[in-house]
Amino acid sequence: MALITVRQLTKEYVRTRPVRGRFGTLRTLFTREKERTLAVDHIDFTVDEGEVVGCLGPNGAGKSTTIKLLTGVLWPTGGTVEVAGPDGPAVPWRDRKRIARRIGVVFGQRSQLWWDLPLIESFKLVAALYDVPGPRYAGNLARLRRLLELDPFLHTPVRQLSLGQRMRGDLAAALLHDPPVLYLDEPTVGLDVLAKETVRGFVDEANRSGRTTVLLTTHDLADVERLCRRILLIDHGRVLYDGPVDGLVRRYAPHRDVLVRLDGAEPAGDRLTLDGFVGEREHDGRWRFRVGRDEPVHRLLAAAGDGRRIRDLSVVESNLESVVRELYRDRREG
Ligand SMILES: Nc1ncnc2c1ncn2[C@@H]1O[C@H](COP(=O)(O)OP(=O)(O)OP(=O)(O)O)[C@@H](O)[C@H]1O
Repeated sequence: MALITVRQLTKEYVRTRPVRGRFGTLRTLFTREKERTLAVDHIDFTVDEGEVVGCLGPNGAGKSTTIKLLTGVLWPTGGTVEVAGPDGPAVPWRDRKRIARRIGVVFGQRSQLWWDLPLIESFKLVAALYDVPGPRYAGNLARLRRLLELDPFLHTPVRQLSLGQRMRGDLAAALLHDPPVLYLDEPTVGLDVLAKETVRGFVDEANRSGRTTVLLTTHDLADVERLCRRILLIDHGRVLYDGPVDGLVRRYAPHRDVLVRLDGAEPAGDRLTLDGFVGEREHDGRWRFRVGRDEPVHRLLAAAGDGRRIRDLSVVESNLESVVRELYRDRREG
């Protein structure tokens, strides 16, 4: 069942175009020229209960704007978002109280905690804000303390926490009121490998045992590989791809690279055609052949070994990282 429904969601930012040159700041105050950015462009998607969806896209693609619309931080220019619940669907920017009970949010770049208060005091404030009943608060806090290993810094002011500790505190604060939906905007940004793994392990646990539905944006593809079965690839404010992770690889990289090092007679140039396969010479002298997933590699190898010796061979399958790298590069060059 769809828990989150997004229909034709659109956000256009409009700001006054800054005037450059002499008295630019002053002249900007009086100019009528507007600069428009269509950050989110009529996007549609739904998220079912229990899913973990990873939102990917290059810088400026519209991911953060989408999360801000989903959480109600921003009003859209058009379209709608609904989060289902027992007392009917809630629209983030309109039904603030109901939506607050249904969602938890963590922004990796910005803490939601009170900077000067010890972590535990921030938790008490969050519980009061969300009207979490005493016994439920106690139960949830005990579970979150254990899962996120919060005890060593529970009484430390937030400003003194390391980034990894602060992130664990933010995750706990976001889930103290048991929301069915968790939005994470770059939850592992800036963390070391161990801290990243703690965050990923926790999100996985919240999803599996707590059935929390998760939508996260990230630039770290390991987050997606570890947590998400589904990807939303966003670019220029549009959804380019919505589906399983391996489906993205299959759609955008229906091939693998075969690298061979040859002994014996070789052409002088940088290209070598063997039985219809075209190879290009790498810097290290190997030949790189792109072979379709369904094409037989043995045909290439038979042709390569004809009159020469194959000294070395490796097959490089495309993975999420190589596909995403190519997609982002196309966008930059396109
Ligand atoms: N407050 C704003 N006013 C005007 N334009 C904005 C504002 N916030 C974002 N934008 C523009 O909207 C577009 C989408 O930005 P957004 O921050 O949503 O992208 P993103 O995918 O989250 O990027 P990143 O990966 O760099 O965080 C960009 O062109 C950005 O410059």
